[in-house]
Amino acid sequence: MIPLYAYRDDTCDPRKCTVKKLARRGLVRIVTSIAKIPRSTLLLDPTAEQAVSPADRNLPSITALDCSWEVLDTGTVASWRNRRALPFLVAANPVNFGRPFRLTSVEAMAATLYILGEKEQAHDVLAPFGWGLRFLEVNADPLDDYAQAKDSAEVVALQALYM
Ligand SMILES: C[S@@+](CC[C@H](N)C(=O)[O-])C[C@H]1O[C@@H](n2cnc3c(N)ncnc32)[C@H](O)[C@@H]1O
Repeated sequence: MIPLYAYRDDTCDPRKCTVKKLARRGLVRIVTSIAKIPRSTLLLDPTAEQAVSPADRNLPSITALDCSWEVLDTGTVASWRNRRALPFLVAANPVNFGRPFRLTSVEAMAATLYILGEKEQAHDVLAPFGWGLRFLEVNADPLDDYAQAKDSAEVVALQALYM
């Protein structure tokens, strides 16, 4: 099991916030200041140059930046060394259903867990959401391909099959 963290700045709608629901179940630990994000974590940053890949299995935790998309400023975490973007996957949440790359925090964490080989934990974090397990169904083929890749370069090459 890989520890999960989320940085929350309270800019997203608390009624729709996926991280708050996970935190209530003890599945994610919330940090409220950038300085408290673990320095060695796999930081989920959609603007990162490297993609999540099985080569990241040695990283000790996963952290999402749980802010509103409108205010997300990844410049504030530019000095974190393990920033990673997810490859092509489509959202299954009701707000952005079918939209590629723009995932909720729980979808992003579940996809990362799956690619790192933690399939059961990916299932467990999505299970509390009515639409959650649909994310694994609609992305089954790319997720399985990415989980068998060697590194970021191979993941990036594979995503071309789905775009
Ligand atoms: C911008 S927040 C929006 C949170 C949303 N309101 C919720 O309740 O889940 C989503 C976060 O998930 C992660 N994420 C989403 N899509 C991603 C992608 N394509 N690559 C990397 N991280 C991603 C990032 O940490 C991003 O900041």
